[in-house]
Amino acid sequence: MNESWLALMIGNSRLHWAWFIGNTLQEAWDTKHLPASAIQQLIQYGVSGILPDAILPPQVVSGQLSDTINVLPLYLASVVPSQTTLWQTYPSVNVITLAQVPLLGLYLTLGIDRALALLGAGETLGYPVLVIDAGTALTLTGADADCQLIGGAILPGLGLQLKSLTRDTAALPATQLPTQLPPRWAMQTASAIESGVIYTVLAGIREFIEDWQSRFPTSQIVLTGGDSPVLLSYLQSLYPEMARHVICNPHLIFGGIQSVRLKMAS
Ligand SMILES: Nc1ncnc2c1ncn2[C@@H]1O[C@H](COP(=O)(O)OP(=O)(O)OP(=O)(O)O)[C@@H](O)[C@H]1O
Ligand SMILES: CC(C)(CO)[C@@H](O)C(=O)NCCC(=O)O
Ligand SMILES: [K+]
Repeated sequence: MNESWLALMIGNSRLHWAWFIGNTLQEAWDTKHLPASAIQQLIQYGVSGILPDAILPPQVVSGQLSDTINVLPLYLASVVPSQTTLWQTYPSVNVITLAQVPLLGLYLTLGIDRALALLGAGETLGYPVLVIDAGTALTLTGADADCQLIGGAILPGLGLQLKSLTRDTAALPATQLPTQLPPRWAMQTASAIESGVIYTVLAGIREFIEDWQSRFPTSQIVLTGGDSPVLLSYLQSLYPEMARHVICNPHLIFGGIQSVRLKMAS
């Protein structure tokens, strides 16, 4: 089991990659979604067929991975069906489905990213566990001590909330997430948007965490997804006591993919 392999999670905004040797994660990186033509060239010619940095992180462009990337086993999970289709012709692709995730009570349309992050969290930290994924969408997903899905919630992610205000109003400017918690009572448009989105999301997350902790007092709580570092820093500023119980792990989904791969091999 000491072979090289790739994990690919196709998210709504971008592709999340990891390169493993056996059970050890070597590198993890993100890229844009790739057009069909780039994927075909990759399959045929390896990275020499496309711009290497379209798919590889700078630190491995010239390494071992660049020579072999198109022949490595690829374990793929996706919440974007049109992107999944493009990878069907990759030589040794395993498309992970909900049926392969060894958790109980999963409902049919549950996102595979949520199921895999929950599995990754539970297998490394134990059950019960609550996962908060701050991606394009912000999701909360929890399981009890018997690995049974308790359920969760889906809302627009922080970035999407900012973008949708800009897109659907005439006067609201584009805004970025600030690195520090903004003032709550803002005196400028941009900071008023930041305040509204951030304090409301934080209050909501706090409510969900409190409810979860009242049901599952021993549960670990894990943050993941593109906005997890900034969200954790906001949580630490506003609710320091609660934040002490929250772990940040950007690689949860890869842990889930790894567990599914091991189960397939056994
Ligand atoms: N380099 C980056 N490119 C795009 N988004 C980024 C980047 N760095 C941080 N982000 C943040 O990540 C968020 C998207 O998260 P993520 O990449 O986890 O989403 P995703 O691709 O939809 O994945 P998932 O489906 O797992 O949520 C955006 O709201 C954005 O603020
Ligand atoms: C909620 C997202 C978009 C988060 O990436 C994804 O998990 C998804 O498409 N889920 C399907 C719906 C559900 O999980 O109930
Ligand atoms: K998403």
